Amino acid sequence: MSISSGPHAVSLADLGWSAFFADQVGEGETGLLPARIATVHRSRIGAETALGQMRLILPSPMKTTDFAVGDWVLLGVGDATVVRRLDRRTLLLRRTEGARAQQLIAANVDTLFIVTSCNDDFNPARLERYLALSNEAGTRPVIVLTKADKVMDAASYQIEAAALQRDLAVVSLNAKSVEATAILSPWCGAGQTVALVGSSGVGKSTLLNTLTRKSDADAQATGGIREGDAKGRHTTTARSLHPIAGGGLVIDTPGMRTLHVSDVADGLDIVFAEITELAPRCRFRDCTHAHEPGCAVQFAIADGTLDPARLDRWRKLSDENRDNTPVVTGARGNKSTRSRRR
Ligand SMILES: Nc1nc2c(ncn2[C@@H]2O[C@H](COP(=O)(O)OP(=O)(O)OP(=O)(O)O)[C@@H](O)[C@H]2O)c(=O)[nH]1
Ligand SMILES: [Zn+2]
Repeated sequence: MSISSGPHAVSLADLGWSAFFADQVGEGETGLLPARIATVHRSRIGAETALGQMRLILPSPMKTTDFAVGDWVLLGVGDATVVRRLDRRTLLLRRTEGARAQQLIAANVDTLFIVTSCNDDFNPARLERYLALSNEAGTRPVIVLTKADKVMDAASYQIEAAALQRDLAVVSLNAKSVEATAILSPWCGAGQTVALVGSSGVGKSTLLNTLTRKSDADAQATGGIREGDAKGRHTTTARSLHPIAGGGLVIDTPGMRTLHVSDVADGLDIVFAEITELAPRCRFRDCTHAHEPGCAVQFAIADGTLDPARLDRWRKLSDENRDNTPVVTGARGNKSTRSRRR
């Protein structure tokens, strides 16, 4: 699948280019070609440019693992060699089980579609993990409830999801229906980048097919080899960038079985704002909201304004985050938190 059907078929703006990136291009760099990374494999990287798709060349010591799908890079004059990567506006990171390093999920994503189904997959504690990840990355989270066509009470899932974070957008849909595209259109459109995350089987691939408006025949073909990509979509563990039929770009990510949190303290504060905001009213500044006298959080539990299950989940996630977060945090890329409250 190609974004461009010929030279100059897409503009940089269509690919998500904006002043944030343009401002980083130095005077001596105006001849360089901006490219947006569309696929990252162990040994090769593919990108979309205003001139079409390209396979990039990484000069040493650059490694494929230094790049995330969605990254912007500048290419050398007249060739596909990466000169440098531009600073990221947002960066989605995840910690893998047992691994110390954080894995890059996607860069420069505007909106994160956190996909879950109106069935047993629906799990508030897991959604809160994804919300913390999204807040920390600087992306706007939207909870997407799939398989709404299979239940009578999609609205009850929607209400429960909306309570997980203040002002949280929640939609329910049938991922197989074309109406899904219209329901998600507020976050799609020219220059917008969205990413799909969620457990295996919740309908991410189905939603991707619907958003990119693949015909049934095309969708079937993704089990095999894709043109210029040599990668079967459903068998992939990699991520890739695809054009949305009505404008914008979507990044799919493989199903995540477990999502560990680390280094997401700010992100958690946003998810659990109703708890975070009470803390300054506790008698003790270092109150753990567990057993201390004069605890504003425990008062809120007692008078029914705070859900005790939320407090339990907050505690579990905060503890996990603290245990996983190195005490001395060095530079971690150039993630910006600028856009966090957009
Ligand atoms: N009825 C209905 N079925 C759906 C919906 N979304 C997904 N499905 C079905 O659920 C199954 C799993 O969907 P996938 O799109 O493969 O799930 P996935 O999230 O991509 O899973 P991985 O590729 O393993 O990450 C498929 O049989 C879909 O047809 C929906 O909204 N309604
Ligand atoms: Zn307290």
